[in-house]
Amino acid sequence: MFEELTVGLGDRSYSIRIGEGILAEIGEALQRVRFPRRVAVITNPTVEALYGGELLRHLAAAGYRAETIVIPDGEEFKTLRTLESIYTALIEGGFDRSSGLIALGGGVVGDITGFAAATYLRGIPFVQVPTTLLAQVDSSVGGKTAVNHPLGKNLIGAFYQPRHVHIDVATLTTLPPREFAAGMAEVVKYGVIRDRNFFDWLVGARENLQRLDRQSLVLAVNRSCQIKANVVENDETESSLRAILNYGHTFGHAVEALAGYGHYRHGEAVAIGICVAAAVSCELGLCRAEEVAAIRALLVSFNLPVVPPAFPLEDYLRAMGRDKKVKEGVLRVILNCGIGDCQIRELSDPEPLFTAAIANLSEG
Ligand SMILES: NC(=O)c1ccc[n+]([C@@H]2O[C@H](COP(=O)([O-])OP(=O)(O)OC[C@H]3O[C@@H](n4cnc5c(N)ncnc54)[C@H](O)[C@@H]3O)[C@@H](O)[C@H]2O)c1
Ligand SMILES: O=C(O)C(=O)C[C@@H](O)[C@H](O)[C@H](O)COP(=O)(O)O
Ligand SMILES: [Zn+2]
Repeated sequence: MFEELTVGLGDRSYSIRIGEGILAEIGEALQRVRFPRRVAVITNPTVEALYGGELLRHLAAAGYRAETIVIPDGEEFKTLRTLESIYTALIEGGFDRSSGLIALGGGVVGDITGFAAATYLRGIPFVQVPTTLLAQVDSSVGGKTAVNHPLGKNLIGAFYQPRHVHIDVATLTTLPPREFAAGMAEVVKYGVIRDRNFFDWLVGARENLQRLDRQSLVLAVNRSCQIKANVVENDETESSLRAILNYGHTFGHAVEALAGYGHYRHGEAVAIGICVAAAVSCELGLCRAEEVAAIRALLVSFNLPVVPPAFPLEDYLRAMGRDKKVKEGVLRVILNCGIGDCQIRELSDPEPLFTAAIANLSEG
């Protein structure tokens, strides 16, 4: 049994299949999209040890000739250097334009594999098999692919959609609690920007989600993917609406870059960024203090950090100045209007707003 969604993008439309124990169905899913028979599975040592063998068996049983390329585990390896090592393995392995890539792992593997697929031989097809909560609810969908630059997150990348997204929530049983929490930050994001009922449901479903209740997990992943798919269908390349998916990320990416990639999990930095965005929204009268408190409480209930690390404000402002949403030097941020709605706002004078927001959050 599985749920299936479609990301409708014309001739680049693709399905997202969500279920428990559906890794065994990967062969059939690939056949349906006429995926090439020669496949490179990109993964890392942690995920390879857990699911690599099983995936290769299912692929072989369905007639796919698959080899594995293992890259190091960690955000600090989401780099041009790792990307080059993937190209080298593909060239040495004789992968040609009639080959495809499968990303097996979390968002790091997914983002770098997607970018490798977008650029190798000017583009070969790829499929996402996400194994972290964060990748299942967010990074595997929508076609943002990238690597980091020492000066900023995801600064080198491309929009390039997968042919299929295959989500087996059973893989979450091996996920460390810290990684599960990180994924919940992006789930909370969807509630705050787009769906008040979903936000309220999350408040009540916390215990079920944390004990990995199958029904609750599928519902949370499904609703998150629905919201993301809908936004992406309406603005694939972030000319406007898609920027709302970046709620909490302007400050969150600055936290990741300043602390050094890998220190905070991406989702942890986003949780802090969401609190800062909510506090700025409150400063501007877009939401009430009780709503900021409710957002913060939900993130805390999932064991996420909510206090910005104490870097100088100038450092935060410089890092945020490199955000991809900056236009003609002006910072653009996503602010929540209450809970369940949001807007994109230019901030010509961000300093006092962020000073007040950080001070409020640091006080608790
Ligand atoms: N493209 C997008 O739209 C998008 C969206 C959100 C985040 N991202 C990116 O995703 C990345 C974060 O992804 P992430 O949080 O998945 O981190 P990650 O890819 O580093 O994975 C987290 C850890 O979990 C391990 N792991 C993966 N699956 C596992 C499993 N089933 N059991 C046990 N361990 C497992 C990994 O080896 C890793 O150590 C960031 O680089 C972020 O920028 C991209
Ligand atoms: O899909 C999107 O659009 C997002 O913004 C989703 C974010 O959760 C994700 O972290 C994304 O990689 C950030 O994009 P960036 O353009 O700010 O690098
Ligand atoms: Zn994110």
